[in-house]
Amino acid sequence: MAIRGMKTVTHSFVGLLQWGDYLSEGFTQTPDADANHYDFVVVGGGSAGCVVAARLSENPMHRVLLLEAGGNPHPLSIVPLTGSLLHNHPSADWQYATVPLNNSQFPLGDRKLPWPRGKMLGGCSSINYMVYMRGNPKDYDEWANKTCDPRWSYTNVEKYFKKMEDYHGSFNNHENFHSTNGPVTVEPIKYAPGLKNLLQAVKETGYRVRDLNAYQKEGFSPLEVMQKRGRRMSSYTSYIEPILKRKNLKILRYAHVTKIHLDSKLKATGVSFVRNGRTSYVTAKKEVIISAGTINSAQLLLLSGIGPQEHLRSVGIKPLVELPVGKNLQDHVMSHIGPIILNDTSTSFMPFRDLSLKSLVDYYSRGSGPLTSPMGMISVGVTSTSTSAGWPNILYIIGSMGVTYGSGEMADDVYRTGNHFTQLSNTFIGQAAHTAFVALGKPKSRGIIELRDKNPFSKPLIDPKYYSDEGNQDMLDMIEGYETIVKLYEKSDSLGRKLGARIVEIPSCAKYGFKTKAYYECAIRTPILHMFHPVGSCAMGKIGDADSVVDSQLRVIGTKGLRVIDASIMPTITNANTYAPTILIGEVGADLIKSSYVRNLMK
Ligand SMILES: Cc1cc2nc3c(=O)[nH]c(=O)nc-3n(C[C@H](O)[C@H](O)[C@H](O)COP(=O)(O)OP(=O)(O)OC[C@H]3O[C@@H](n4cnc5c(N)ncnc54)[C@H](O)[C@@H]3O)c2cc1C
Repeated sequence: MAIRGMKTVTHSFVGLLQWGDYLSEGFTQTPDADANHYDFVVVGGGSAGCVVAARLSENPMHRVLLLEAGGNPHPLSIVPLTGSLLHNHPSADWQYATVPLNNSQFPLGDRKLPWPRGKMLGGCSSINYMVYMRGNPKDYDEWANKTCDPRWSYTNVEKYFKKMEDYHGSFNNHENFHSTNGPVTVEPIKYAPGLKNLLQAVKETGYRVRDLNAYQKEGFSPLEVMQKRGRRMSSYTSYIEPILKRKNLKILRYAHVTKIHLDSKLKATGVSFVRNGRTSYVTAKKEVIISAGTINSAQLLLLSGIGPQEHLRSVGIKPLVELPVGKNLQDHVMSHIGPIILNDTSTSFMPFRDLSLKSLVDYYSRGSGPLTSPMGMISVGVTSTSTSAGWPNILYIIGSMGVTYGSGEMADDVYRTGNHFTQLSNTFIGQAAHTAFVALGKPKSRGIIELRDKNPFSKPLIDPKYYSDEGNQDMLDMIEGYETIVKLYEKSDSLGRKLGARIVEIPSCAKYGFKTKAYYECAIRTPILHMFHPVGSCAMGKIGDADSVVDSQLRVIGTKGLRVIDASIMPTITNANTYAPTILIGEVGADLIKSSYVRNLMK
């Protein structure tokens, strides 16, 4: 109850500040007729959209308009610990949820899994956990193979990771793998109780502690976060804030784009958007770039007549271009293993103990302390299962949040899992604990996004179809991931013997016998969760391939002057959290656009 009360207070505060932000711009900047013509119109000021708008406007000859449905990043989003309080708030989150997941065993609830998506400048990078991971080089080689375009191979994209990075992480291998000249600052996690014990156990279990962003191989690493002096580095703070005075870049907040306009030759001419209840139209002389994220980019193409004909007709939209929009949806489906009880509270972040006046002073004077913590996360890891395609396919995030009054309730609130986590935690209040989040880094299952109807304000239907692959390989791989965590925590000297690590059993799965494969499968489905990384709904590929929506230059196939540049274009998901790969897509995409106009000028 107390947590729900706290949430109501927080939400009222968030709502109030957002209303102030809206008033400060909402009524003032409706573009006049003259201002309605731009060279480039970028739809969505999220992770990729901010990169694209910033890079395109580097050329003062380009007039760039960035349209964002949300407002400025909320003050709570800047402080890493408080960012997640914005999940599920209507002014900061699109509040999407899946269709009921019938293969998930929720103890309560409607089996609809929330899919938070940031609705503000910075998009998801304004509410995410800031975990910095590039992915495996073979993830990018896989994209190059799928598109037959070597520009996407790791050898060729690595320079863009260096271009984006201002690396001050834990590893001292700068010259070869990192750079310090880019806009996105990367720092080591600064508040990490239990990290030393964990890394010791990693070594005892036979894995190496290594820089997973150098050349990803099996192992674990202290968390590296996109923060600067403890402040969140969203794509807005990294790319847009420093250039807000640029005259040729116009940013319109609270502008919800509802349609892409195509002329009779299928050239994108502009977009319609609704702002302050009024519909406006802007034209793009050169290109329209859709960067609205995996759900909304697919939704916008579908609303504009680009997608599977049959589906479009079924919702009353005239099909213009037949493409498999929405069909290649992938996500890092996840199992939450915890609490894992430990017998020493110095190995856990205990909010009631650690949050004090001192933590405020530490944060504001030194950019350190518990307020810099992304909800207690301390480490990431990757391993390969027996069937991996030659590179790691399981992804781990380890959190060191102890069990405190309300922590189970908070997890239930984020995942809408009734009282599942509350019941699991309640007997252990006050005890040290870790949590392991295990995800399929390279899932085989594919989901789908479709329109509910032709109303641009309706939430689309999201069916991730987790664990639906033929042969059940996804479940078998996840069980191997679960077993790795059992080994790491319960069998190691540093965590198992010295700290008495004990994974709390899920009562409804006890009938299968703890630590049997049947138990693991039950636990993995109780409930099915995800790491918030949907991608692939507007996949890049060869023209004519079953999944291809954009070509290797991110141009929407069958149209002109229209690209998609965001996480939705990944043909296959990276074995890594998806923010850094999305920034990379923004950087590559902006360069592809720039080079095509340089070429045209030279013709
Ligand atoms: C809770 C959470 C935690 C995460 N944690 C991590 C992490 O720790 N590390 C990591 O690497 N990744 C993480 N991710 C994933 C990562 O943040 C995303 O994959 C990535 O940011 C997606 O970027 P994007 O540009 O595709 O979309 P977004 O960042 O979502 O940007 C889309 C933007 O378009 C706007 N928009 C949408 N529709 C319209 C419209 N019709 N008109 C105008 N504007 C529109 C949106 O408001 C938004 O600003 C997390 C994600 C979430 C939600």
